[in-house]
Amino acid sequence: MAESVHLNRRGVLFVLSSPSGAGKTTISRMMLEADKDIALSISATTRPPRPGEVDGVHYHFVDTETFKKMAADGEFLEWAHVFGHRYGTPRARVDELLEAGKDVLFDIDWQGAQQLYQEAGPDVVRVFVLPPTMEELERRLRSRNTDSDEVIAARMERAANEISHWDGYDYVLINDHVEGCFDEVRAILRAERLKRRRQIGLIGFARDLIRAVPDADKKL
Ligand SMILES: Nc1nc2c(ncn2[C@@H]2O[C@H](COP(=O)(O)OP(=O)(O)O)[C@@H](O)[C@H]2O)c(=O)[nH]1
Ligand SMILES: Nc1ncnc2c1ncn2[C@@H]1O[C@H](COP(=O)(O)OP(=O)(O)O)[C@@H](O)[C@H]1O
Repeated sequence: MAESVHLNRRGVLFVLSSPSGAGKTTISRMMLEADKDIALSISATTRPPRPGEVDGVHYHFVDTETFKKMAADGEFLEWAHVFGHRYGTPRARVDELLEAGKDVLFDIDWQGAQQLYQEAGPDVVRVFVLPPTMEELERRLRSRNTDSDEVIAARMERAANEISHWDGYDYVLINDHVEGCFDEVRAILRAERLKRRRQIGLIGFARDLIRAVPDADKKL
């Protein structure tokens, strides 16, 4: 039997953004569960943890001074102000994951998506998740039971702004039924992994196939 062929490939930097409550955390968790070749970039944030959130798993929860120092020391690939708090992507983990041959999943806002794209252009895939309606978005924010009325009102206000950046993304999905949306996200990742430019050694591989046919290259 012929040996199976394996080409290495460049890692995908897979960004999921959405207005708060549209479902990106839910989809991210499903994705990480289903696919061992992608791992989460764990952001640092100055916002306090929600019930059930674990330091170092969902976020690195840091105080403002620590965050500022990390930013000044160049530890972030990107960072931004969101809802009155600072959020940033530590560079070291992303480098480590890529080095280990993993794809990296980013749950970051449009500002982060933009900065990451400026840093790593062709390696970045940007997916934006929309809610089916604004009423449903508010219902989901309430059903999460984690935020006060005031915080929910602020998130709804910001949602309109976040949505206005939809056209800065490569793919835009509507999270009506979560399973359907999750399938679409997986299909995007699967196809992006197969992109020609990510396959390392493809040029040599194709050349060797052609050369294996005597005199074939003379006729091309
Ligand atoms: N730019 C940037 N945005 C982030 C980062 N981490 C989280 N965010 C975004 O900050 C926003 C608020 O996140 P969070 O407080 O967890 O609430 P959520 O909207 O319910 O997920 C979301 O839009 C996240 O995608 C980061 O490292 N950089
Ligand atoms: N397609 C969906 N239908 C109904 N509820 C959903 C759907 N997707 C997510 N949810 C629920 O909506 C709430 C907000 O989702 P979450 O993933 O935390 O959003 P985000 O990370 O975008 O703020 C959660 O309670 C989640 O279980």
